[in-house]
This record gives sequence, C-alpha cells and structure tokens, in this order.
Amino acid sequence: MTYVTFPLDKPLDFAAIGRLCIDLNANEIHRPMEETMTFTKYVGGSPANITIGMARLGLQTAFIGKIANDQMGRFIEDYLQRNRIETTNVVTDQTGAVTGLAFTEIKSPTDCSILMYRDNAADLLLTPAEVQESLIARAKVLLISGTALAQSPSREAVFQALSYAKKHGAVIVFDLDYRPYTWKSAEETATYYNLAAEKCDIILGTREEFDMMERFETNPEKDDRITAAKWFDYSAKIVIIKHGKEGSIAYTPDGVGHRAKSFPAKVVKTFGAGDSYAAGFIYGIMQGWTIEKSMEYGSAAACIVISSHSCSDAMPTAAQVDDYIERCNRGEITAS
Ligand SMILES: Nc1ncnc2c1ncn2[C@@H]1O[C@H](COP(=O)(O)OP(=O)(O)OP(=O)(O)O)[C@@H](O)[C@H]1O
Ligand SMILES: O=C(O)C[C@@H](O)[C@H](O)C(=O)CO
Repeated sequence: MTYVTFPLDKPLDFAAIGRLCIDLNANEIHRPMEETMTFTKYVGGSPANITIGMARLGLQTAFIGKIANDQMGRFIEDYLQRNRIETTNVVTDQTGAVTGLAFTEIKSPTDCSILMYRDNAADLLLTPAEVQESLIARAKVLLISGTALAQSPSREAVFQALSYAKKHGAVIVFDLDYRPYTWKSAEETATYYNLAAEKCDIILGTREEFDMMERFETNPEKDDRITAAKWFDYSAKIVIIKHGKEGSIAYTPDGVGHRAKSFPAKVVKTFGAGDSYAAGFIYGIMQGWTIEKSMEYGSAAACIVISSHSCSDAMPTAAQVDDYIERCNRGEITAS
C-alpha cells in the first residue's frame, strides 16, 4: 500500500530548512561535563544531520539555512559541500551573529545531555525573502524542523518554505525536534508547532514532543492513536511516534498502526538516534518500500549512529545499513 506519492519528475530528492550548527562531543566519555577536558568538533543541528544522512544514502540533497560569517560557518559550509549537499541557499549572515554550539556530555550510554550556546545564533536569522522558491520547486521532499519555528525571522522563513512546497507539490516532512531552551513559553511553542503540522504530509516526533503539542487538547492516556488521528484531518499521511529503545509506531489514515522490529546496539550515546532514524525512514519511503521496511531501515541507521561518537559524521551509507541489518539477523550484534 502506498501512502505518500513523491513528485518523481523533480531532480532534487531532498531539501531541508533550519538549523546548522556545531556539535562539540566529549572525548572523555562516561564522566560529567565538569570533568571533561576535550571535545571533537562536528557539524550539527538536527535538520543538517538528517540532510547529511540522506546524502550518505546516495540522494541529491540541498540545505536552506543561514551560517555565521566566521570560521565555524565556513567549516559547516565546506563540510556540506564535501558531502555533495547543495549550498546555493545557505546564506551567510552579515550582522555579526554567531554559530550555535552544542556541547555534549556523555555520562553513560543512557545518560547524555546537551549544553547549548545559542544566543544570537545565525540560523535563527534566515528571512522569508532569503528562501529560494526555485530550489523548493525542484525538490521532491522538504523537511522542516521545529527549532526553526522558535524565533522570527526564521519562523516566517519556514512558513514561506511551507507555502512554496505546497505550491510546487513537494512532500513535506516535519521532524518535531523540540528543544525547549530556544522557546519563550510552552503556549507559544504548541501554537506554532500545531500551525506548521497542519501543512505536513509526514510528521515524526517522540511521545514527549507530541505531549507538548497536545497542551490544549484532551488525551489523558497519551494515546498514540488519538495523537495521530488528529493530523489525518489535515494533510498527514503518516504520523510516527517514537519511543526510544522501545521502537516506534507509524500510523496511517486507514487506522493501521505499523510497527517494525528494532535492532540491538552497542550504545555510546543516545543523541542522533532521531536524526538517523528520520534519514533512514524517509529514504525507505522514497524507494517505495513498505512503512515497516522503511522503519526497520531507520532503526538500523539509528543503531549505527548511537554506536558512534558523532551524529553527522557517523551517518551511514546504504551499504553500511544493509550490512548492519544482515549482521543483526546473523546474531553477530548484541545490545551493550
Ligand atoms: N538504545 C537504543 N537501542 C536501539 N535502538 C534505539 C535506541 N535508542 C533509539 N533507538 C532507535 O532510534 C529511534 C529513534 O530514537 P528516539 O525515540 O530516541 O528518537 P529521538 O528522541 O528523536 O532521538 P534524539 O536523542 O536524537 O533526539 C527509535 O525508534 C529506535 O529505532
Ligand atoms: O540539534 C542540535 O542542535 C544538536 C545536534 O546537533 C545534536 O547532534 C543532536 O542532538 C542530534 O539530535
């Protein structure tokens, strides 16, 4: 059964809009940040990570965003280009804004946190006028991510991109990517998330992210099926609710709840799971695979990333995902 139809005549497989920043991941793991002395620098930001994942899987990709006019901004642009990601709509800020930094603390495979430095971050300064309609017109898929809705003018830039995507028939994916520190109030967050979600074909989020969006609604049992059903009255064709290690459920308008097996992983750190899962899942759906097979692919991609030190740099190729699934099926990989 096909739930989403992609405009196959378009040359660009995937475009994403939003945050480009830097991850500084602790080298000395299994200790708190207070005792961590050195970090490795990677490109970061959830939509950037997903785009890198899609490029590694072999798709034609582009990014729409804003970088600081500094060494970090140039590092990001160079990394995207080296990964064959089109950067014609990556705009350089001219106001002195800086690159957002995410210092990650890896205390244990299950206890990780992120310390964010995001004052005057360039990515939130993208304006609607800077979003290229011609790029979105070429894309089969536009992915938006929730953090870009947190402030103006990037919020308006995302809504402008949504309107171009609707006009030109791109499939719209919303990765909720809720980072509370970027927002002023829970009410503001829920309002803008709901307004954006109404326009999207595929919505992916964790149970906690959907709870935030249901602030003004009644779902006392936090029932995934009730959560998903709301969006089928708007544009959604697939709503995925993620439950960490327990896996995820994908709902479709016919009322089916699709589940897929998840895989074991030797976990180094938990962050990056959602981004790699999204890349693997969207890739699968774009290949015309079933929802279950696409979810399985996303889960395997997630296992590879959480077993690695980085998020972006660890995004797997298709051969690596296939190999991981085969090795799991042969029982060669066990959980940490
Ligand atoms: N410990 C784990 N072992 C195996 N698979 C995992 C584990 N954690 C996450 N996954 C896989 O990754 C998918 C997405 O993970 P999760 O629900 O944690 O997303 P997320 O909260 O968006 O991730 P992130 O921490 O990157 O924000 C899960 O559905 C599952 O398939
Ligand atoms: O999203 C961020 O700003 C931090 C990310 O770059 C980090 O890699 C992560 O949390 C992945 O989801």
